[in-house]
Amino acid sequence: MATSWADSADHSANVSARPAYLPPHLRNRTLSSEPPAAATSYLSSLGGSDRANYGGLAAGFHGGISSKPDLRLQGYGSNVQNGGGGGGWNGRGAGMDRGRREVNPFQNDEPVDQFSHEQENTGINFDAYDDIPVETSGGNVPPPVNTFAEIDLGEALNQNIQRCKYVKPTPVQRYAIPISLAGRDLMACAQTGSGKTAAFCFPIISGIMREQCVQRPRVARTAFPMALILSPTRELSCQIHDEAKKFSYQTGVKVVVAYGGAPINQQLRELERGVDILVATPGRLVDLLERARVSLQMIRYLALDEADRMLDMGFEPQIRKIVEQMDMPPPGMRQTLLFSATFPKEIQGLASDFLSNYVFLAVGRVGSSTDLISQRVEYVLESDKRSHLMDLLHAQRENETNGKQCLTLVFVETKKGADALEHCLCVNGFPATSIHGDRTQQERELALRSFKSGNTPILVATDVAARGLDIPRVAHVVNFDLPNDIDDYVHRIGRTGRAGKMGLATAFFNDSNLSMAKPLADLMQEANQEVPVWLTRYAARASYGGGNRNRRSGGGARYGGRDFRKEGSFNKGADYNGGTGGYGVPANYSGGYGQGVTSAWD
Ligand SMILES: Nc1ncnc2c1ncn2[C@@H]1O[C@H](COP(=O)(O)OP(=O)(O)OP(=O)(O)O)[C@@H](O)[C@H]1O
Repeated sequence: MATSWADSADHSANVSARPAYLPPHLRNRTLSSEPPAAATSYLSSLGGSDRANYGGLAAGFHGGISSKPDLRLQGYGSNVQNGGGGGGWNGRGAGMDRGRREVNPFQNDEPVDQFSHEQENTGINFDAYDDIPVETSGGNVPPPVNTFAEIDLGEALNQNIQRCKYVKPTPVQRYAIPISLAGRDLMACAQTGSGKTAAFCFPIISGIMREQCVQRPRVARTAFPMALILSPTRELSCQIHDEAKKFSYQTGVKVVVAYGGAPINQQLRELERGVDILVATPGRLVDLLERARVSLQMIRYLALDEADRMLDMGFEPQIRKIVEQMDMPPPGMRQTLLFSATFPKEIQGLASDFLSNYVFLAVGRVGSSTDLISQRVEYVLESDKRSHLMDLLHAQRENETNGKQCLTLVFVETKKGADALEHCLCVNGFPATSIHGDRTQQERELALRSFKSGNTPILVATDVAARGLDIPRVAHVVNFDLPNDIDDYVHRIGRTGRAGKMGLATAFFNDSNLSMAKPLADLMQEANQEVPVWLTRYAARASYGGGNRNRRSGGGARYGGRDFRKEGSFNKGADYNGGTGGYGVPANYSGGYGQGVTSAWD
């Protein structure tokens, strides 16, 4: 089995029976169709000497990183690395490991240069965010902070922030943390990769540290968490759990994760040992609630990550069941925090059912985050997609220098398509793995680990990997099959260009993607990207609106978007701050996903 890209390439070269991949310069090939003129010129530039331009972007990716100061080395006291931990405000022990020694979640952190021999993980490039416009609405919005030191998060949490090498808050953290600490409900929209996880975890952990003396019922084998964090996928829940464990190290706050596809008994044992913050996927949580192994009656904090996805058709019934039909305290009696990079106004309407007197926060002017992502769109016929992808990967490999390896995430539409493409790449010498809903959870986790470590630097994925996953070295996202929803595109390309770093996103477009022409052209334009002339023509032709699933018709709702309460469909005479729901949601609204999606995700 190949262990690295180079091994695999060598290996494949020796297997004569295989349909070996031939790089462009070794073959005399013409495309089986004539792409529009603008596309042709770009495509030809990849096959010829201009290919350096393409690789140049990859070089820029690394160059951009290495040219930044190493924020991780700045600030805070030097004794932090050795930890020691301060405990919570009152040295709480109730939620903490219940007799077990707490594992240090920082012990396996990769050294900075393990992978790239450069200062790659230098943290957020704050220059990229300096001019970011922020909109807040709702009554009496608490003011933002500029530093973590200005916020009283508690000593133990502050130490963990230092251990994470977070020198200063990102814009969404600057606003969201004080709003949440003030006890306000929040609907927050901020770009992919801008630090939303910490923005909802810090106030929750800090709040639980303060409320440590709250008595919880003693019911045998039933857990009574104080906070519930819901996310749409197993992998994202695991990631949030890992992050929350770091943030809560030695605070006395106990975090447990529960997700489908993994043995429930192990999760039950963890819950029995005590839980303050439960991170879960909806399906597994419903199971635990129905078995009465979890009660939500002590919930003080409810956070929905990827909240628009969670309230989309696939998940909404389960979320309503969890939040409204079990024993969770109602809005006003708990604090509710909703986060996403996209928030269509229809979904805002649904979300307001769960909120009370909430603040709406939008971080980022139109297209601000995608300035970090170079977006390309190429006209590629279905029949040419595979060979074209291999050309891109080959060019990328040629331009990797000094053993620097960038990770490439390739999105496809179907699970079968993912398997087939993975196979095709592997037999042609491109080490790839895949992640999708038909793979066992073990296989999914293995694939992700293999990708993250660089053993298989190409991951072919369905939308199961589109949201939330934070894999620092993903330099290139390829939309082999474009999604049908522009919000999905935003989340997919957001797997690169994270935390202030540069990234590249390439989309293959052809006549089967007509409905995406206009939203894609609009989005690229707003992000100051070069829109090919042929795409503009397609956009002009495409019928757009009506039954279209791209909810952004009418424009203006990029990334953060606008508070739907300010729009016409919201009845201003009603409870502006109370959010009692039902505002302007079209009766036939069906979201971007069909019924029954949940089981494939959870
Ligand atoms: N204040 C900070 N300083 C430095 N790095 C940070 C800071 N806050 C978060 N990060 C890092 O930024 C990266 C992206 O954060 P996170 O995954 O929370 O983004 P996100 O906004 O939730 O993205 P998505 O919309 O894709 O879910 C993570 O690697 C995280 O560790």
